[in-house]
Amino acid sequence: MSELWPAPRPLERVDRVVSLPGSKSLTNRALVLAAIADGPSVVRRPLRSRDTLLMAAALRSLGTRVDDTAADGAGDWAVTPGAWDRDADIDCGLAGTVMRFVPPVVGLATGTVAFDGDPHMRLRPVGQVLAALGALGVHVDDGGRGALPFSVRGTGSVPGGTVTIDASASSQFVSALLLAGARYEHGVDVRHVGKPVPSLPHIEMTVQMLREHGVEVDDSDANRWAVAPGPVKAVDHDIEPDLSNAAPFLALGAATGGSVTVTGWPDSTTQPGDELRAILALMGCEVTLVDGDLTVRGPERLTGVDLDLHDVGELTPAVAALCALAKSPSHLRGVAHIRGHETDRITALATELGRLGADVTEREDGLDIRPAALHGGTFHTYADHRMAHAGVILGLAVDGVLVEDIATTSKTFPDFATAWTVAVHGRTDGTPS
Ligand SMILES: O=C(O)C1=C[C@@H](OP(=O)(O)O)[C@@H](O)[C@H](O)C1
Ligand SMILES: C=C(OP(=O)(O)O)C(=O)O
Repeated sequence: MSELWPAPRPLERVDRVVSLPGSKSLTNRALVLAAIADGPSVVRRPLRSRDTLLMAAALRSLGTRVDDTAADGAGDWAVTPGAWDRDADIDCGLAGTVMRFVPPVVGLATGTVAFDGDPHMRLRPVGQVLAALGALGVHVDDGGRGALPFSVRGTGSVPGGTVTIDASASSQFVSALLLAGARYEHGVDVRHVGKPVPSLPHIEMTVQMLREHGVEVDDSDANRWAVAPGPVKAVDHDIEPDLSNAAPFLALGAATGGSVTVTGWPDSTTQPGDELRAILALMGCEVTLVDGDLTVRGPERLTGVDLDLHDVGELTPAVAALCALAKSPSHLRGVAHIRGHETDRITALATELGRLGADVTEREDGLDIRPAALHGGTFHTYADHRMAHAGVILGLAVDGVLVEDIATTSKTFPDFATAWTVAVHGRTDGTPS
């Protein structure tokens, strides 16, 4: 078993100000768009974490230059599009954005590109993207599996056109096709048929960023997105802080009756993490946003919530952990698709919250969580960064919580364990400041 990390428990009321690393979703979109743009550009304050380093490596292996602008490797990323004229091997790790966003742009390359990833990545859904690419004129060889490992053979151009997919398993299927679509000869017209598409704010993020690059997108009809063919203009991007990764830090204020301020909170954003403001207010927190400082002050005890998290599924682990600490029952629903995330998050949460004494019922599309006395123990994380966030949130209020493999948080957050210890204790050695 991987290392067990004793989750820090505050020794006194916290009152903290926290600055967070950049958004995974914005950084990886910015990298893809920069790589297919009509000139060089800069991604400012990018997230440097496993998912974004894998994206940068994937684009480099195709022939894109992604250069650090500072010698210490902590500066911006200067991206220079290159001739994509070679064969390559791409490691997707456990990054949905790499597995789904890169194959559609590989159609524009000349060469055969092989994709694989972590063992669990072979189970995450991607078949709808691969089938769509086939229909749009891209050569895909997946051995009929509809999953990793697969290869894409680019011929330098893609006809494109209209395609129908079922994107109920992941909004990333739609985003993937839209991101590449302007560079297809006829653009791309994506229609969704099936159960509702989850995580719609992430598709809005894609559409908004495409428009910033001068790409024409028609999203006026539900379940249809049409990208007109044309150049992707080179545009610099300033990456916002990752608001979904704000969840555990805001939970620190929420669950302890203290206060936490996250700096650099955007006035308006397509990031689904912005929904945390409304969720935490419903749970009884005082939430204020003043000049980019978002402050959450926790109540004496949190109130349970009845929430449809379909649009913001990636917040479920942190919200579920908070619900386990609440004084009244919660009902989290609409998130069947998160069974296809880094792990089956519904089963994983029911198992691990239950292991620490929570009263949880697993539903097909969510969780019912009722108040119960919690106790310490091991919280398994299943290589899932957001499961680790759930574990450390419980550890705020429960003695003796041991989080397995805290390093799994590196998927989207560099050195989370240090940042978390400082946030909880005010310093890294665990004694209060
Ligand atoms: O496009 C993106 O950047 C993301 C879309 C969402 O995926 P799903 O639609 O698969 O939930 C989200 O959960 C994921 O963390 C990031
Ligand atoms: C679902 C997530 O990631 P991915 O981009 O790998 O799908 C997530 O970060 O919660």
